[in-house]
Amino acid sequence: MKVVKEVFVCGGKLIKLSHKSISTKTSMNVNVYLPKQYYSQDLPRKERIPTVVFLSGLTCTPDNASEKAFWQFQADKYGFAMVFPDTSPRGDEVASDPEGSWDFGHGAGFYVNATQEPYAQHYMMYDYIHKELPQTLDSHFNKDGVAKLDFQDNVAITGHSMGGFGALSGYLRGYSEKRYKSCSAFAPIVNPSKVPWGQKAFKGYLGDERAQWQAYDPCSLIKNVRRTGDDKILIHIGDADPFLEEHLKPELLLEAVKSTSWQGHVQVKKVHGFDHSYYFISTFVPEHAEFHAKNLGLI
Ligand SMILES: CCCC(=O)Oc1ccc([N+](=O)[O-])cc1
Repeated sequence: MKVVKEVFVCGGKLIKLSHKSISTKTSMNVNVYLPKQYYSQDLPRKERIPTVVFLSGLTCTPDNASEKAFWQFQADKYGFAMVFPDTSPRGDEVASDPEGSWDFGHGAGFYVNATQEPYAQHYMMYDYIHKELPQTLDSHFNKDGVAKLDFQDNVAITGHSMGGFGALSGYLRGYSEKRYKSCSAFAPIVNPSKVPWGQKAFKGYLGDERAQWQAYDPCSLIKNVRRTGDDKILIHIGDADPFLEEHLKPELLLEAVKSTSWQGHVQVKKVHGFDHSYYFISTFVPEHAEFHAKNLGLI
């Protein structure tokens, strides 16, 4: 891992990194915010700082959320680190949308492992996000026997739009092994198999076989995952979001959880007047931060 830049922000630092990924066979960029507690002498030696992973939406790089979501204030308030990964592999050697559209290919990896060529060469975003990246960050930051940051055990996941889908999908797929302690989403695509952008991505990355799609689709996964403990999922969505009716359809998730162990434990908060932008995300980040801080045992 190479540190590209360190930026002072709030009481901590945003570390911009790049590294060679085994999963994507490309160089990947990732931003990590280390909160003020990381730099404090008072941190009890045995307690590691938990992390919240934010998966961004279509077209985004690690910088969009780092600059516009205002997570850093909340990370300092509760004492968690933030991880902002990229949304796809990139580079001249990485196939993208044949028509050059922004909803597939570069910046639109949909956080799945592609099985279809030419995408299967590089678009292994599920393995990258949920397996390789946490291990790589752990090795980089927790050197010399001093483990101050927890990238693998006490971790929450959230995301926006395509990234909200990625968060829900990763949380539910890893649920039996308690991969993530907490999950939330901002304007997520909840049922990609049923909406145009999801269908385009799944067809391109996973092929025509619908059974492969179900293995990533939150509305299918949640029916087969038995909820335990006090787990809840928190979702915000703006009623002025231009993608609401065609691509997001949060009512499909509420329909899917009916008569399951999740009924009443998936909270979809439709908020008046908000659109799909980072103005919307940053407004509700404090509520999501508090939700994750509780689930990570910070409050
Ligand atoms: C259904 C929407 C899929 C998606 O990820 O859309 C996005 C559109 C715009 C942005 N953005 O401007 O950051 C992000 C996601």
